Amino acid sequence: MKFRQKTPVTLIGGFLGAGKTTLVNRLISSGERRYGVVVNEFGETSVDSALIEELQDGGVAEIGGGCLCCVGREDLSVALYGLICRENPPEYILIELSGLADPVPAAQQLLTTELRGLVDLDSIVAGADARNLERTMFEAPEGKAQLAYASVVVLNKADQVEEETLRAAEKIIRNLNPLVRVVTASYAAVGPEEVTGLKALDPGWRPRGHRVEHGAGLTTFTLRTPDPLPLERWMSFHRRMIIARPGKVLRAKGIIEFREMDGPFVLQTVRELYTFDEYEGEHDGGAELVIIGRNLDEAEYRAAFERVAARTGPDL
Ligand SMILES: Nc1nc2c(ncn2[C@@H]2O[C@H](COP(=O)(O)OP(=O)(O)OP(=O)(O)O)[C@@H](O)[C@H]2O)c(=O)[nH]1
Repeated sequence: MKFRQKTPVTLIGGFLGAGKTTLVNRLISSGERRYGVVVNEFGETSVDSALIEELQDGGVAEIGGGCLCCVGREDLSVALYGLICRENPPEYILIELSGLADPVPAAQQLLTTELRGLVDLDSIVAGADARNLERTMFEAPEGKAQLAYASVVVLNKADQVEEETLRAAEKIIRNLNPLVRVVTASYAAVGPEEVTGLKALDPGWRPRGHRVEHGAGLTTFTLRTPDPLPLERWMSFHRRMIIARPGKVLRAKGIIEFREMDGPFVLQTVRELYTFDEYEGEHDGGAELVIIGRNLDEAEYRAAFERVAARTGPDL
């Protein structure tokens, strides 16, 4: 097969919950180009790809079960070939890295392997959560690499912080990466021209070989039940097992149906903040919840979740 021209690619990184999917959805809904998306998740991907808005026809490819910096290199090649070889291939590809991924191995692969003939790495973008940035820098080695290699940082969640916190966050970013462009945003409301089509990387640029060790004790698991959950028991589980443990549960997201309410809901929890919104996509019923954290006792979560789903039994 002959490819007429290389497809530009932007890598989108940033720590768990910083707003990467929100940014991807912004770009897609700008309708500017036919985007293809590669979604990489530390956990299973079914919830995450369900949260990517329906693309017109650029396609979504999923790489789950680990960060791109850790899973086999083949996965990225297969995902990109899959998109590029579509009948109606994307004009531009966004690679959404997992919230724990180091962007360098993915950039190296795009720049130095056979993929170089197919795609052009245009830019590395990082989302940063202004509210949690300081905490992330302190606790997570992954968070630093994501910012250090970015061409542009979208300093997101400006609506959640005072000006002073926003400026402090910008300072942290500039200390790590003095030449980076910082764009402040709420709900990743940036124009496509601010993060794509930048030709931000010098053609000869190669990231120096390095390796970010993931912080210890990272855990992810998915809790599922085929039946809708009783609302009150769920609220108690959410409060006690997720919200009350912000240092341990870094991220939770899921699609959940409740016995007492119509339609499924999307739960998004970043540390102690959470939202519930109606989910408009297709859902098989029941509940599916991805949890990512440090040193979590999976068995404890599974047992508690089973008690939520049970119609009878002791309170949580
Ligand atoms: N208040 C507020 N919430 C935001 C903003 N941007 C994103 N969110 C919310 O934060 C949560 C996480 O956003 P995502 O876009 O899923 O974050 P992510 O970086 O893709 O998350 P992971 O892939 O799990 O690492 C969602 O509930 C978003 O709606 C913002 O600027 N302000």
